[in-house]
Amino acid sequence: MTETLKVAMPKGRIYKKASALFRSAGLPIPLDVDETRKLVIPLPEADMEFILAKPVDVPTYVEYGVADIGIVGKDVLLEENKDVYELLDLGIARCRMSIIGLPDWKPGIHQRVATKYPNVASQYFREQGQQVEVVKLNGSIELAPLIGLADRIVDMVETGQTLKENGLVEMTSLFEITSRLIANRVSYRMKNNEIQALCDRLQQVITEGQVNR
Ligand SMILES: Nc1ncnc2c1ncn2[C@@H]1O[C@H](COP(=O)(O)OP(=O)(O)OP(=O)(O)O)[C@@H](O)[C@H]1O
Ligand SMILES: O=P(O)(O)OC[C@H]1O[C@H](OP(=O)(O)OP(=O)(O)O)[C@H](O)[C@@H]1O
Repeated sequence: MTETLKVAMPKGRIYKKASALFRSAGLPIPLDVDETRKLVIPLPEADMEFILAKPVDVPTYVEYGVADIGIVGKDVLLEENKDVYELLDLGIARCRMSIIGLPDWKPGIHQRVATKYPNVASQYFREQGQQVEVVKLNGSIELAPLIGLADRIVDMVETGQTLKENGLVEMTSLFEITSRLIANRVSYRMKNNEIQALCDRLQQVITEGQVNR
């Protein structure tokens, strides 16, 4: 008997790409299930149940096992550092994590960096031997250097449009980001056939390059 897979799906910009990837892999996922207010979506034809979560919470649901698997950006995975398996690079929602500042930035005595990713940023500056104060913000990070909260920010760059419109420059690109398939450690053993079959189907679609990145 096939077991139902509980899948933590991030609401927002990853959802459409991830569900399109699942469809390309032959899974009957209806369009626009994310446009209702329903948070738990049974998908019996795909032997799945979608749990529509805030992206940053996906690793938590998977670590606790209330979701067997999940889809999440590498940025969130590095920041949250949860005890989960990373199974597959899905190659979607591609962007990069960068250090950003005003064009005339010069290192001062006390440096302050604003970011949604305090763990990632702190680790990077520690490894560089640079002493900086890291301030956590939850969005519109580009505001910080514009209004004097911070000298620089660590944030995501995709098209560069946000930087351009706010007169900021990308100073250092730290790493590339794509979305990953993650699994709960116990589920990976208990539902190995289902999870492995899904990985194989997704891997095939990714290899064939049928993905809208
Ligand atoms: N331009 C981009 N900016 C930010 N993240 C991007 C971008 N492009 C792709 N991503 C990826 O999409 C993921 C989810 O982004 P999204 O904006 O949907 O969620 P969020 O930043 O947690 O937003 P919210 O707090 O509004 O729910 C990010 O974690 C990252 O992996
Ligand atoms: O290079 P771009 O294509 O302009 O994309 C980068 C922007 O997108 C993200 O913000 P998001 O839209 O998630 O809003 P937020 O500031 O509320 O996090 C990110 O934090 C940048 O601000």
